Formats: sequence, C-alpha cells, structure tokens
Amino acid sequence: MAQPSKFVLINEPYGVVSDPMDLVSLIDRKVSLRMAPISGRHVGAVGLGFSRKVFLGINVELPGLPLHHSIHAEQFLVINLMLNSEQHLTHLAVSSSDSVFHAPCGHCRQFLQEITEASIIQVLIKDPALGIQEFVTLKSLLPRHSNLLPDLLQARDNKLLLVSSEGCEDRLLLRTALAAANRSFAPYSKCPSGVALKDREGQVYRGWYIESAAYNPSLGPVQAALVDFVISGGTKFEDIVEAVLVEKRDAVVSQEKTAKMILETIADPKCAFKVFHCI
Ligand SMILES: O=c1ccn([C@H]2C[C@H](O)[C@@H](CO)O2)c(=O)[nH]1
Ligand SMILES: [Zn+2]
Repeated sequence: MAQPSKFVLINEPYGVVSDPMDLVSLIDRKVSLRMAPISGRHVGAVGLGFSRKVFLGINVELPGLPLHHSIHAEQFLVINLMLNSEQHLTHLAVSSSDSVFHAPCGHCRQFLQEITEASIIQVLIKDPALGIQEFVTLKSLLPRHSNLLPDLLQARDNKLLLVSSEGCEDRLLLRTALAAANRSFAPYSKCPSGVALKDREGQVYRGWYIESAAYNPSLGPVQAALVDFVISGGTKFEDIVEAVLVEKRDAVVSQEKTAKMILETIADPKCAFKVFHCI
C-alpha cells in the first residue's frame, strides 16, 4: 500500500512533517503539555509510526508518589502508539527543557527495544554544541543486547472473560477495562490487567499493563490509562472520579493495591475504585 507523503501529527489536529529531521522542531513547537511537578524537567518525545503518523510523548510525574511511578516521555510515546494500534515506530526524537540534547535513558532504551526490532528504530541524537544532528539506530545505543525480542506493539487478544460483574454500576467502564485487559502484554507474570478511568464529564480513558523482559521498565495499567487521559486533553488528575481494574482471579502479580494507592494519591479523593476478576 502506498504511504502518504506527509506525516500527520495525530494528537493535535494541525501537525504534519515531511522529513523525519523535522521531528525536533515539532517537539519544540508542539509539546506544551507540562506534567513534571517533581523535577520541573519537561521531556518531550515524538515518533513516527509506520503509517507516517506522528505520535507525542511527555514525561509524567505523579505528585506525592515515589519516582519509579513516573512515566518517561519515551514510554508515554509507546503507550500512545499502542492506544492507536500503531504497530511500528520508525523514527524517534527526544528533547528536554534543561537541555536540547537528550538521548533516551538506559531504562527507555531497554523498553523501546522490546517494541520492535531495535535495528529499525532510528533515534535522532542532537548536539547543538557540536553542530551535529543525526539519526542513529537504537541498536547502536544498546549494543550487545541478548534478551529475546518480544513485539510489544503487536495486536493481541488475551481472551479473558469476567468471572462476575456483580456490583457493577457502570457497564461501559467495566467493558472498557475488560477490553483493555485483553490487550495487555504480560508474558512474564501471565497476569494481564486493564484499567478504565472516568472523569467528571463522563469521558472514559483506558490503559493496559505492559511488561518488560527486564521487569522494572514495565508500565502499570493506571499509568497507561493516564497516558490516554493526557492525550485526550486531561490536565488535572483530580478530575478522575471513577476507576475500574480488571485482572485475573488469584493473580500472582496483582495490580489492585498499587492501582488503589496511585488513585488515592492523585485522583479525586472521592474517586470510586472497583476491581473485577477474570479468567
Ligand atoms: O529518558 C528519559 C529520562 C528521564 N525522563 C524523565 C523522567 C523524569 O520525569 C524526569 C527526570 O529525570 O525526566 C524521561 O522522560 N526520559
Ligand atoms: Zn527514560
């Protein structure tokens, strides 16, 4: 199938690029979202999908929570690709507010190389001091890598079924969380899960748990749903008033306590939180 000649920035209505080299100027122009209240260091990532759409990522720090609950801009971008069923990332550029020069951290290099073959992802590295700006392969940034390469972005269906929907007051929220759990990527724990969030206006957001072979770069279902919230224009987590988690009954790796703790800390203090189990 012929590819369109322009890249379309999907998370904002008016952006296109015709040359991957223009990605950095896109970050500087478009990433006005700022959600790093702890560090004050705002990182922006933009990536080109195989469809030549442009996807955004920003770092999100969760106020009041330990730093490891943060979402790196590159991880945000990957979730964004997944939410939009984009199956490849071909080019990536990152910049940060404290220096224009930014290369993905080690954690993100690991995470990114699990989404697809690291040799096909081109990362724009720029160093204005040296006047250099060039694309290098992710593979060159993460040499001698030996993990098996799962393909995080591939479409999947975990075929989970609810054990019971007793106590459910919001069918749409439950259906959305179940559908999210069915897209979850949890090959190591075998405990897929999904979250649906609702804001004051009744708008629903979803996200699913994704695991990294190196475990720690994994991203929980609440974080993934927060990405959906942010790309849909949400700015204040206190606007989240209802949440549903769907996970396996007797899950070896359960999200319940972590999800509850995150929402109690950042969402509306009266946010309702329900858990439903599936098999
Ligand atoms: O590759 C990186 C490294 C750091 N950060 C974010 C995490 C945190 O919010 C802030 C400070 O490190 O920058 C990213 O988004 N990407
Ligand atoms: Zn990182």
